Amino acid sequence: MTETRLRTLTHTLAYSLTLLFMIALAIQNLRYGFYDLFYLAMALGLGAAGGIAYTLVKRRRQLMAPGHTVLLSMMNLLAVLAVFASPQPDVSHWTLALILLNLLILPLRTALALTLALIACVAIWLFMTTTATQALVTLGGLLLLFGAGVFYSWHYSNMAQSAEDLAITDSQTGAHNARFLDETLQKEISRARATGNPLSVIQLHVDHLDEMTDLHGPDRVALLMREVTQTLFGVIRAGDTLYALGTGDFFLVLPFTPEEGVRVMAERVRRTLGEAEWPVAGRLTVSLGCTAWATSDTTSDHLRDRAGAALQEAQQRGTDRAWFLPGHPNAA
Ligand SMILES: Nc1nc2c(ncn2[C@@H]2O[C@H](COP(=O)(O)OP(=O)(O)OP(=O)(O)O)[C@@H](O)[C@H]2O)c(=O)[nH]1
Repeated sequence: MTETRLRTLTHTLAYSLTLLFMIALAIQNLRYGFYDLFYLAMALGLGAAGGIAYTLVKRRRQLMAPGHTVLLSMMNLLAVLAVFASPQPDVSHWTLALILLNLLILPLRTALALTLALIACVAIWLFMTTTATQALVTLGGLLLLFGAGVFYSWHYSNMAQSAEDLAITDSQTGAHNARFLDETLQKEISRARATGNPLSVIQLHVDHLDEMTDLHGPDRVALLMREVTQTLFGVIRAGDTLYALGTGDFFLVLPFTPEEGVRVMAERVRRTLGEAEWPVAGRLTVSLGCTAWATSDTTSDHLRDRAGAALQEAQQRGTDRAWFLPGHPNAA
């Protein structure tokens, strides 16, 4: 199940349960003649129904649905009004549903802020209207639920983050994977087109890889590639991204970097890798193909193909060098 689907399901379930809870509260208060509370429960029920509708409308963009924050802020406010409007202390259990809703639906920080504000209001009201012991018991229950909700929410966002990291990371080297390269490069091209900022790329190949594999075996070469990746991470600056395309093949996306910059960068990478002492191979050399974005480059393939052609040129000219191929600014 995709994350968006899971969120849509969780949100719909949470709002639906709240709706049922509020209908039950509304009926109970109507029977006892507490009309203020009846109307407040109805308003909260309407809020929950609105939440279901909003969740379904936004089902494809659940991660970018700011309406939940607005809706839940209003519902929390209504719950506080219900608590302060009530003649009975046990109305504090109205907030149970809101605590769960906040933590299941909102981003963790927003949920924490809103829920703590809600619990603080209820605590003030409890200490004003009941004995200290009863207030502490009720508060203890609310905090227990709060703790469980925070744990779930934190655990869930951690799991989602690690799943996302796994999907875009090359397990052998720890660099980003090739699938993520096209996505990022396309975004960077759109950004360069919109802002006019320069963008460059480098394709890098470790020279004589086949001989190295024959000599040391694939496992030790894989270990070496991990070391190369770590060294490359140390050379690039924040905002640059590194991708592993296959054993010995890497790609660098360098935003805000013009032609002169990518030449400096390629030479720096070549020298850094060439001068290092490596655990498996002792010494190694690399060939680099560089290019800079031109207005005719509309897709990631344009830049990847040109960087690949520049790399071939560097290899044909004897390896251990960088080669730059310019784009064609006026081409269609
Ligand atoms: N993307 C990227 N470009 C780099 C990096 N290092 C150098 N460059 C490019 O090469 C140019 C010259 O870099 P340097 O020789 O370090 O000179 P600098 O004046 O210290 O460069 P700045 O970092 O821009 O202050 C920079 O302006 C960048 O365009 C890097 O790590 N990443």
